[in-house]
Amino acid sequence: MKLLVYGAGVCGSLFAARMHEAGHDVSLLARGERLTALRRNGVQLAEEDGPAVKRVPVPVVEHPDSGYDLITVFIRTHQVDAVLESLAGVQGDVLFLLNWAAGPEALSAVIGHERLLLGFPTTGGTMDGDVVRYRKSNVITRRVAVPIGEPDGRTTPRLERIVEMFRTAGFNAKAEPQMDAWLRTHAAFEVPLGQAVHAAGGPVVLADDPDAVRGMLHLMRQNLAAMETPPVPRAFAALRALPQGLLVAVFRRFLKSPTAVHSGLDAPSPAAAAELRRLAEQLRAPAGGR
Ligand SMILES: NC(=O)C1=CN([C@@H]2O[C@H](COP(=O)(O)OP(=O)(O)OC[C@H]3O[C@@H](n4cnc5c(N)ncnc54)[C@H](OP(=O)(O)O)[C@@H]3O)[C@@H](O)[C@H]2O)C=CC1
Ligand SMILES: CC(C)(CO)C(=O)C(=O)O
Repeated sequence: MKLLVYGAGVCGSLFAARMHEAGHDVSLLARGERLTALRRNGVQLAEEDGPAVKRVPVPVVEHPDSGYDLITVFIRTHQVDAVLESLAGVQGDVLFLLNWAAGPEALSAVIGHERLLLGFPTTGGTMDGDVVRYRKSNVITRRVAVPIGEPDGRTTPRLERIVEMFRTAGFNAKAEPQMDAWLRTHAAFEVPLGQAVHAAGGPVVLADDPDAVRGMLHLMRQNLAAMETPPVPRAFAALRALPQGLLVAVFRRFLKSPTAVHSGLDAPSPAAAAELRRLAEQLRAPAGGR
């Protein structure tokens, strides 16, 4: 399978490196200074705060080639509009792995319904200069598979092939029949979480402010209540059902955990803030406008 990874930030770089190491025919699309650094050093990976940096010589491109079987897109929500037209002109199925609450139609209208798949990268990390500091797998992240789905929820041969390909590179992937509801549930949770973390100045600072955690939980509950479908995964229903005091305690613990600290939450950037704003707009848009 000839694979293009579009977007050479944290998630795209890590995914491309793992695919290359697993022997797949993969190239990584980058731009600007990131392109220069990748051409010079390959993808540089370090586990959390560890001192060891591994270089993986993934082939890098500035422009898409032709004849891809699959293009995996790891960019931020607000960056999607700018790449859709160029993706429309490149051959291959297109799998978006990102925060997205605007529904599949907004994407398929430009690139074609039959080419589209959606997913979410549950692997996490931060950029440290040119080095990707990825989160070690832990008891929480091992339970959360990378969900990948067809827009209409079917389990197709191509979906099964893609899930299997992710697994060969060590990603715990699974076919998700309700991918749009999964992404909207995640956005309902992620927007208040990300905005509260950014306002506080980091996950650990937020953990020490129970009032702010309560405010964040209140917004998550509002978002979940406004959804047209039950939450996916169903476990998110607990955010509405369990007592506030218990959930505040759980969130304060989570915010100090390696899962939160070694994720994009701990690296506020203009791109992260812009992404949250766009995701909030997508959540607020009425169903018919999506
Ligand atoms: N990091 C994490 O821990 C997690 C992230 N996610 C989600 O996954 C998605 C990807 O996140 P992440 O990898 O962290 O994001 P990053 O900001 O690290 O990476 C995005 C990359 O895409 C590049 N890019 C954007 N537009 C273009 C373009 N038109 N042409 C070429 N390159 C482009 C950016 O380049 P440039 O810098 O030049 O703009 C950047 O290198 C997001 O939705 C995020 O919320 C989900 C779970 C965890
Ligand atoms: C930690 C969290 C909830 C926010 O980025 C996440 O989605 C992840 O890193 O997988």
